[in-house]
Amino acid sequence: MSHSGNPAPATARKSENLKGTVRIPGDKSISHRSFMFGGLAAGETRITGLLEGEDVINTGKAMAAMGAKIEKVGETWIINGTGNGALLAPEAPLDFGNAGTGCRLTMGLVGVYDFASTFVGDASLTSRPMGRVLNPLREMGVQVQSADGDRLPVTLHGPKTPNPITYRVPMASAQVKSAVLLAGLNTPGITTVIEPIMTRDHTEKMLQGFGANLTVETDAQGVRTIRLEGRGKLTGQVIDVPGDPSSTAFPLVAALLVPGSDVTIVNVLMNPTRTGLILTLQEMGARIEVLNVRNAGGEDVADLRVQFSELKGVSVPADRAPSMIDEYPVLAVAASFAEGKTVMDGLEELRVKESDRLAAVARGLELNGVQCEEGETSLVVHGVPGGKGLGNRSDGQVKTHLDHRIAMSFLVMGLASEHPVTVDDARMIATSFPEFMDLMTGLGARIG
Ligand SMILES: O=C(O)C1=C[C@@H](OP(=O)(O)O)[C@@H](O)[C@H](O)C1
Ligand SMILES: C=C(OP(=O)(O)O)C(=O)O
Repeated sequence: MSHSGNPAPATARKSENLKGTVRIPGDKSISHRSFMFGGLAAGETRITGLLEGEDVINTGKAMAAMGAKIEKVGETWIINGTGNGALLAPEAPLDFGNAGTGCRLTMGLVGVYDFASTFVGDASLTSRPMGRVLNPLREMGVQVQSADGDRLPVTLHGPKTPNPITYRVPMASAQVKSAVLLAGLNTPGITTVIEPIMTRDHTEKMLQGFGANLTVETDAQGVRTIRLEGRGKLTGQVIDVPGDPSSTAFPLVAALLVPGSDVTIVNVLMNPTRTGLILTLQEMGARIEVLNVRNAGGEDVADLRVQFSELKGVSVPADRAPSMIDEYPVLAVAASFAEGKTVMDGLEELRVKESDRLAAVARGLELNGVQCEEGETSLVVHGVPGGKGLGNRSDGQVKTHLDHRIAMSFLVMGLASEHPVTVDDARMIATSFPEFMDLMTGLGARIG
């Protein structure tokens, strides 16, 4: 799939005190899984607060193509699922657009079925490695056809009876963990996933909520063993999706950087596997008050009050990476305004996101006058408090490489730097945060 129309550049300019209270759209990870598990479970699933970004809508279309009935009535998405083990063969290739999560999790979900399913996506998704999911599926007996280097397009055909496997996830990836567990749903016996480094646990928690027999054991070293009994019954649920902490990062960092700002962000998911950015910013001296902490549908949520803050550079421990993996681009922007240097380590997974985020961030920082050092798996950013001289006087544009988080991060940068910041293409923002422009301008941000 290609994105319609021409690239749409956008520019952000130095802004004054951002003010207001905003509600962030639903969490992308939980929204994908709500469509998938709702589409698979027997009976009705009702979802409110779903993120209606392009990535999630593509997952909904894929589930509909495999037999789920999905409709929106008022503010509620109502799904009638097929029942576990009863997905239908999709008649056409499943197009996941820009979404790694949608594509990789669905490969697990349907790849083990005894029929063919084909997976395609945009230029960004087509360049991303799929072997990390295809290899465990091969062990389960799935026939795989893929392009060079295990890239899309991919066609999968499951065996008559898949083998339950024990799989140790070789990199910190919730997508790989989840793909194996979802394949286990239609596999007789116990599928076991060993996760040496904990990543977001939405698949485990939500599958338990839908009635799967799934257990998690954590040993003294923190290694998690997840066991799932295949071919059990899943039953439709009522889900209220909390606000996305990864989207929250953009207005949050903007409020920290723009002098005089005072912004409250309500209903933010505070699952500890997702809060590494907040912790890191607090260590840098950010004034972030976590208010009204509550539990909703088995997840912690809170409201965040964020005020302009003078930040100091820190060293971010490598083992924190999984809990803030999508937030490094915007952390690098925050670090550009901090006193001293910020050191980020353990960033190997950033190289295989919608773009090579480590390179994209380093080039964008350089273009806008920030000194940085890009290592193989690390980034060092030398900050300029007050943003003096930062931004771009000429008409240089940050290359976003079809990556929504690169686009939003550099637009945030332009709100606090002396000169404007322009990104070459803002269209991808609609994949994860379609309300971004309106929400930011509503707080007083000068973006256009
Ligand atoms: O499971 C998920 O919902 C996600 C897992 C992460 O990817 P990896 O598993 O590739 O780290 C993250 O970057 C992505 O935005 C969402
Ligand atoms: C990495 C991301 O998503 P995905 O892997 O689903 O494309 C992201 O949203 O930052």
